[in-house]
Formats: sequence, structure tokens, C-alpha cells
Amino acid sequence: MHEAETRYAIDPVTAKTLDTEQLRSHFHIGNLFAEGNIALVYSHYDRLIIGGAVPGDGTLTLDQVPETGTSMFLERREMGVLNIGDTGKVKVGDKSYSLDGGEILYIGMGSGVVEFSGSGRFYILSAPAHRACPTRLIRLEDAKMVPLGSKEQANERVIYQFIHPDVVESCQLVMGYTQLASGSVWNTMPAHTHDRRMEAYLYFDLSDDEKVFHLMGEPSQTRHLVMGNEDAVISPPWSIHSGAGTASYSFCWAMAGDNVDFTDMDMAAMGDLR
Ligand SMILES: O=C(O)C(=O)C[C@H](O)C(=O)CO
Ligand SMILES: [Zn+2]
Repeated sequence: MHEAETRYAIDPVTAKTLDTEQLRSHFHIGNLFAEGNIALVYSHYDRLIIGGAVPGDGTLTLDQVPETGTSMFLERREMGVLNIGDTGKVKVGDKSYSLDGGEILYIGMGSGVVEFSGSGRFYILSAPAHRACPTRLIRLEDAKMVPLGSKEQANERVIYQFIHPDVVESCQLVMGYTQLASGSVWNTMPAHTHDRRMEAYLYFDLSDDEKVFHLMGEPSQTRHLVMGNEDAVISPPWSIHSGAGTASYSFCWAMAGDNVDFTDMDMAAMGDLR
């Protein structure tokens, strides 16, 4: 069983007029991880689909989703799946992959039905694709590791790049996650935008009473959204995506758009942030 919700794209002039609830209804995504369900949000920013699947004792099947207008979900799409739970299985066509927590499966266009089972909590990202790239399980040791930040700036962290041109082939999808060191709370500060690609974040590894104040908006018009554990957020191409937590945390980032160049960013000068 799956549920899908559509989120339309809005421009930055409209976004700066929104109050907290309106801002959240466009960009914040909660309740992705309910046992026995596949939840999907179809974003019109680069048509990225953001979802969650928690099989529990059963098996969840992703085959046809009316929002894509195709006979099979992956007919013209590729997909990345991150397991943020315990070990679980993802079956793609006839082949089954066992994913430990922290591992990502890249699934190429045209791969057929996808089934989820076991104790995983699966975070799903899918973008339109133009060719079939090989499906591949990417373990932590295969990911490209980029240490960044410092204790002094409270942003010491490691970026793990999983779906990245140096690791696996994909069409549009670029995906991985960042883990903050204990005591560090800031992600992606100094902030950046990349009008060529949109981005989505999923915050995880937070306890129930800790929050991340996620920053969005044009650099001269920042707004914040308060994020709990396992909340996702859509970052439009015109927006910064940064955050400060009340404790350290991890977050999964993923992008889709015109290029797959992770370093193609427009840095926002600290003095220009408002
Ligand atoms: O900690 C960070 O900095 C990030 O993880 C940045 C994101 O990966 C990003 O915004 C990529 O464009
Ligand atoms: Zn970014």
C-alpha cells in the first residue's frame, strides 16, 4: 500500500510572503515512516519523489504510482534507497539486496517492481531518468568520504557521497549523508545555493526532544523550519539549505537537476545573509 501527495513548485517572491504554517505546507515533510506503508511526496521541483517505506512484519511493493503516469514506477525513473533502520531487504526484479543501516541502494531505470521487507526504515528518492544505469548496493566503505568543518565553528562533520559520479553512475540523482561530530550542530554553513539543482534533506539520528532549526530561503530572505527526527525538507533551487541543531545529528541530502556536479555551488557570503 502506498500514499502519495503532490507538492507544487513556488517562486521565491511568493515564498517570502508565507507564514510558518504555509511555509511548512510547501516544504516540510513529516510522517514518511509509518509501519506497513509506503509514503511518497511528488515534488514539482525537478520532479523529485521523496518517500519512506517501513515494512515491519510484511512486504511492501512499489510498482505503479498514478502520479508518474507510467505503468511501472521505475519505467522512466531511477531511485536511491537509504536504510536508516536495522537490516532490511530490497528486492529489485529477481534480485534481493540486504541493506544494513547506513547503506544505500542505487536502482536504475526500468528495473521493475521493488519490494521492501525486514527491519529496515527505508528512505526513498527518485528522479526522472533518461537511460538505465546498473543497480548497485553501496556500502559505507564504498562511499567517498569528505571531512569538513571544525570544532571551533561547531560544524565538524563528514560528508559521505554514495550516489556520486566518483562512486556509481546515475542520470540525475546525487545522494549521500552527512554525520555531525558530537558537539557540532551546524550543517552547510557557510551556506550555498545551486540554481541548477534542487535538493532535499532528511534529518535523522536525533532524539525525540532534540530539534534542528533548518534555514531556507534566498540568502537575503532567510526563514527557519523546526525539524524533528525523520522529518524531510524540500530545498528549491533558489534556496539555501542549512541548519543548526540542539544536538548533533545526521542528515541525508539528495539532488536532482541539470548536472551531477556536487561542487557546483554558489556560496553565500556571511555578510549577505539576512
Ligand atoms: O554538511 C554539508 O555541508 C552538506 O552535507 C552539504 C550538502 O551535501 C549540500 O548542500 C550539497 O549541495
Ligand atoms: Zn546544496
